[in-house]
Amino acid sequence: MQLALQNISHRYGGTTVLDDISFTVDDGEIVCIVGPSGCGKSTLLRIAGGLERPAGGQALVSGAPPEGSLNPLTYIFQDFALLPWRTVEGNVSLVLEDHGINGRERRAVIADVLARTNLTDFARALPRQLSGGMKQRVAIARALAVKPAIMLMDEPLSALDSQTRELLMDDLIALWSRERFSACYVTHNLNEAVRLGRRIVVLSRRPGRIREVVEIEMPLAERAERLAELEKLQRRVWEIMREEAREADREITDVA
Ligand SMILES: Nc1ncnc2c1ncn2[C@@H]1O[C@H](COP(=O)(O)OP(=O)(O)OP(=O)(O)O)[C@@H](O)[C@H]1O
Repeated sequence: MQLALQNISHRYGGTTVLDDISFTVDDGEIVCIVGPSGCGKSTLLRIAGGLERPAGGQALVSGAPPEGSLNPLTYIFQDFALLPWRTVEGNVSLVLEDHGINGRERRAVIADVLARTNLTDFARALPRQLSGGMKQRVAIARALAVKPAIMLMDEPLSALDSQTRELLMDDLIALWSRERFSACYVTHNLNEAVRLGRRIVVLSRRPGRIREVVEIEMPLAERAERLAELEKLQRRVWEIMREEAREADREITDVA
C-alpha cells in the first residue's frame, strides 16, 4: 500500500502550520520526518492518518492492504498508551477484541506478535511492572497485531533513555528485515532518522514546508556497522536544519 500526501496545507485559526507538503511512503519503506519544534510534524501525521482534515491538499492511500489487515493505518505514540489494568497480552488482545477476533485465532495472533517483539515471557505482566522500553515493545506488538499497511509513528522512542532507544532501534530493524513494514516516522532525533529512514523529509520551521528530502540507499541491516557514514549523513541533515531550528528556538523564546 502507498500513502501519498499531496499539497497538504493546514492552519489553526490565523496561523498557517503546514504549507504545500507532498511526498509518498511506498510499500516497505520507512520515511522519517524531521524539523524544528512546532513545525507541524505531528499535525502532518494526524492528517496522514485521517484524524484531521487538511485545509488544503489530500492524503491518499492506494493499493491493497496486507491480507487480513484490520487497520491499514495504525499509530504508535510516544507515551505507549497502554491500559494499566490489562496485562501485556490483554493490551494486545484489546485491539483484536475490538475487531471481533476471538478464540484460537486471537491467541495465535497474540502469540505471534509477542514472539516477534521478544515479549513472550512477559505476557502476563502488567504495564507498571515493565520498563519504558518494554512498554513501547508492547505498543509495537499491539500495532503489529492489526497487520497495518503503514505505521504512523510519532516520536516513538523519545520517552526512552539513549541505551534503551538503541535497543529498540535494533528491534525495529530486525522486525523490518523479517517482514518489511511501511512507516511514516516523526522524530526530533536525527540519529534515529538516519538509522531508520529510507528517506528523510526535512521540514522548515513553521509553517512547515519541505526543505529537502534526503535519500539513504544504505541497507538498514548494515547501518549499525557503518556509523561513520551515517554520522556524515546526520551532519548533512543537521546543516539543512540548523538555521531553521535556531529561528524556531528564537520564536519560542520571544513568545515566552
Ligand atoms: N489542535 C490544535 N489547535 C491549535 N493549534 C495547534 C493544534 N495542534 C497543534 N497546534 C499548533 O500547530 C503547530 C504545529 O504543531 P505540531 O504539534 O504539529 O508540531 P510538531 O512539529 O509536531 O512539534 P514538536 O516538534 O514540538 O512536537 C504548533 O504551533 C502548535 O502549537
